[in-house]
Amino acid sequence: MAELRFPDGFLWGTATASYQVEGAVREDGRGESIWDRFSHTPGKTFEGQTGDVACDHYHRYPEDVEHMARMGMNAYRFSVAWPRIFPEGKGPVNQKGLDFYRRLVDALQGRHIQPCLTLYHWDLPQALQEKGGWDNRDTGRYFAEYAHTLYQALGDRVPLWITLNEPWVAAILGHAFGQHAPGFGDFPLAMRVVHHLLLAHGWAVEAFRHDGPRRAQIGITLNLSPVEPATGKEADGQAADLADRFTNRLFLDPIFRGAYPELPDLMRSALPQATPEEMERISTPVDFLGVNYYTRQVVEADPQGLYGVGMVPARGDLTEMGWEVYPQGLYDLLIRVHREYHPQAVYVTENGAAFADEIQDGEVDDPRRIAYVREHLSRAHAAIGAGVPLKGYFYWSLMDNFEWAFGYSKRFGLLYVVPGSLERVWKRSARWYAQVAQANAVPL
Ligand SMILES: OC[C@H]1NNC[C@@H](O)[C@@H]1O
Ligand SMILES: [Ca+2]
Repeated sequence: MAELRFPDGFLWGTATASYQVEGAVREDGRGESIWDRFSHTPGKTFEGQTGDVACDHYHRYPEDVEHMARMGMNAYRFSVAWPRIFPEGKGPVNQKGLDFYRRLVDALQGRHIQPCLTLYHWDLPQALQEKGGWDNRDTGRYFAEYAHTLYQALGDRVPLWITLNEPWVAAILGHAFGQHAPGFGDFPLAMRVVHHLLLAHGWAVEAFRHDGPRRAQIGITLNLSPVEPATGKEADGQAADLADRFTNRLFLDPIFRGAYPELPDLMRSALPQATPEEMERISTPVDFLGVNYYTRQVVEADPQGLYGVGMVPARGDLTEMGWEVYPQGLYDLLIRVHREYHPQAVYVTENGAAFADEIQDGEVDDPRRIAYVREHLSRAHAAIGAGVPLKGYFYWSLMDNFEWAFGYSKRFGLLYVVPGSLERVWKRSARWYAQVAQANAVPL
């Protein structure tokens, strides 16, 4: 039977994030996060849904790890909730919070599943937000201390560390568009947050280099998407170039080249004046790049659009998020990042799709998700063949969970989570993905 074999040692995993799956928001000394505050603010999330209970992963993690083991996973990407470790963002460590992640890592190791730990997946302690949040550079210093605390506590048992998840989303959706916590609509603020998040990343990497775990590796996860012009018109090409600078290169260039890309004056002037020393910190070398890929962007010149850029509505095969299913974009993106930024290693730290999954007689048949993953894995395989040092793939997500402002209305999981009981039910895609992981090959 035809199949695409992946390199020996390739990581097959799934990804989650603390606020989206854990619940137990008041348990064992956890402090409030900006997402607790945001989701409890009327009108911010679908039907006012919150992460108060979520998937109750805080208590059900042994069962969830068991599901991963049965799926033949050899890796699992999760995030640590900063407010569990430092309820006020800094100060005395909350040992009970740390103990939860020690238990989780122990359970993973017990089943030979490599932990991939994300330090920040958007749940900033509310106490720090009250001191300015990411608009205050001190927050980045506290982040580096938080990171250092985790290096000490878990460093010898966690091989892969990620500083930030999708800093573009945290900065822009959270501070310019207001769709995410903390919910500001202030573009200059958002650009200051871009710079302060990058500084936080650099400081955390330096702390890792100074006295972090020796054998482990550290990187950052960026949401990246190829940007294509709607037509061959010069104006559309310029719009695509600008959109690429504002979404992809805004982070890729500082991290891998030590300098921001050229930006339009208004955008550029909103960025703090970065000193060469700061750009050195930001571009402290990383061991790998995490790529979160979902879809491509198609743009056109639009005088009404932000900076004259208009997003062309996606057409064709769409997911429940309205995102175009476009597997070729994963290949194009991996090749571009490899050729232009030369990361030592790359992981697809998120790729997945929400579809209108229905449970019937305890079964969830999700052929579109199987097709989605098969097509994207075939492009990942082609990228490896073209020389991209791709070392692993984490499907988003292990299970249906809190999809931010969409609440629980969007199901990305390989495991269906039954509302109320929170019972996990394998979708057909879970069984398909298990075969891929166990064979280290994609059947065609
Ligand atoms: O929208 C799906 C995912 N995208 N990346 C960040 C995750 O937190 C989201 O659930
Ligand atoms: Ca440098």
